[in-house]
Amino acid sequence: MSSERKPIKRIVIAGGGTAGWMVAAALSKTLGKLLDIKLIESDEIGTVGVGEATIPTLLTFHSLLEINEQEFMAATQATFKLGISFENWRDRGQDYIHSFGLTGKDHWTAGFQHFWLKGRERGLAGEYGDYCLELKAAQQSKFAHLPRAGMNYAFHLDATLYAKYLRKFSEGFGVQRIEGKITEVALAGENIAALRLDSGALIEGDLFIDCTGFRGLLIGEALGVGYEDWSHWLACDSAVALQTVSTGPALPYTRSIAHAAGWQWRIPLQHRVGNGLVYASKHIDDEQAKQALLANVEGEALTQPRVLRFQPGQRHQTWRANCVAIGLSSGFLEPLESTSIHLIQRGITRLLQMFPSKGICPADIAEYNQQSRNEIEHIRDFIVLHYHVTQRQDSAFWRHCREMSIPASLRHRIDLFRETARVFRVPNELFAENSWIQVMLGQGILPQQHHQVADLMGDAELARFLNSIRQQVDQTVVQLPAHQAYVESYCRVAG
Ligand SMILES: Cc1cc2nc3c(=O)[nH]c(=O)nc-3n(C[C@H](O)[C@H](O)[C@H](O)COP(=O)(O)OP(=O)(O)OC[C@H]3O[C@@H](n4cnc5c(N)ncnc54)[C@H](O)[C@@H]3O)c2cc1C
Repeated sequence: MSSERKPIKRIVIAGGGTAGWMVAAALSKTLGKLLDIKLIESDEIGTVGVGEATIPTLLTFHSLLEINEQEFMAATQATFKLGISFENWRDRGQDYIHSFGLTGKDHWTAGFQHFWLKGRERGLAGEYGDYCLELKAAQQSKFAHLPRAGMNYAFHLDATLYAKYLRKFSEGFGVQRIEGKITEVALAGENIAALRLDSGALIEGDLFIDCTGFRGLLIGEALGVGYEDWSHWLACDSAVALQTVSTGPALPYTRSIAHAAGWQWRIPLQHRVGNGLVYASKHIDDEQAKQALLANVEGEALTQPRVLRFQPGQRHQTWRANCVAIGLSSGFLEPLESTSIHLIQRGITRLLQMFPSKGICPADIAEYNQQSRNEIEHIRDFIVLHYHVTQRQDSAFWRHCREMSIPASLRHRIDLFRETARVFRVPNELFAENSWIQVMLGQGILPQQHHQVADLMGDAELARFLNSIRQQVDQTVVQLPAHQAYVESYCRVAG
């Protein structure tokens, strides 16, 4: 191990997709003065070219990088996103929105859902979503920035333009981009010593970041770190993607529409719409998937349908020796809750917090890997929830999802909510209580009881409490501008 304890000065990032350029941007902005950072990418290989829906944590990343939001949105043709509309997931013809907002007001002993359940029982409450600003704004296609971060939001963005934007940003902080295909990974003991390019050039480094996408050229192929397969919980392993022209104002939310053997996404950008069908190849073939997508897009196609294959799961280790895998090389669940870019961002933050300036130590590696594992397993459970808790029985795919065994950690959460309406968030978990509640209610779980503290309120008091929240939401939403108009005035792309 002593050979590993050498100061880290030369960073080589392999791959220039969203992951590679996000790593380059964050490292160069924070530690650029101390490091020599090179990024190798191959125009010939290209990027995965999808990954256009984000979650609110991206705002934190941009604020750390001091990125100007208007400039970023104009450069990436971005729109605002307030949540995801899940259509036909619980059953055909039934929809709900998982919004980024908070719903109602909690009491310290019991979350708002307990008061809402009591109100529902007494005929005093509306829909659960009526008490959430972001959800109501999404339904009415409205948006504005509100004082004191009063509206939680994320973005829909063009992934190719985002990488381009971050490239310019990173080069401004001294990152050196090298065009070329990596043909060989040269090892020195258990470490990576250098990457050989097709030009013959040898790029040496102290720390290598594997951002080469699904292939995991460094972490998987060179260092032999295996992959844990989660396809027994996540049956979808393929997607077909297609871009279309916009046919109307951009919605401030992603649409996720369940199909017989998967689901379809619809991501509205300023200049076009991103569409795709995520499916289980065991249940439909590529041609059927393409036809199902083409039959369900609005607007003229701008590209040919493109099939992508993936394996849901994660690397056994995301940091091994002097190589850290970030992005698709480290694992991929599936796009349902738009969590991949978030996981890239978390990998970067963790690396910066544990940056091995004075040399790599095994304790850092172990801590990094444990944190990565906890994080992705939590997100995995949340995604599996959407598939498993469904009333759909109309296809072999949905019957499989209903009947499959699920992780024990998820089983516990579902049982706890079903029996007691309680949800607890463990520190550092991505999805907070309100996300779990919105999805569990949306998928059709109605808790059997509520906390007694809600019974202490008489009908009149409870009605006043619920109505005051709803009125506040309605009064705010009515004053918001249309999302499309807001985007046009805030960050319209010139020309
Ligand atoms: C169908 C689908 C939908 C998705 N939707 C979302 C979403 O809505 N939201 C979200 O957050 N995420 C989404 N993702 C995930 C998201 O696309 C990725 O997390 C993100 O694009 C990062 O990819 P990457 O940079 O790791 O890999 P890639 O984009 O594949 O980039 C790999 C890079 O490595 C380079 N490279 C590879 N091999 C070599 C070599 N030999 N030599 C030199 N360079 C090489 C390539 O040229 C490229 O620059 C989706 C993924 C899929 C498959």
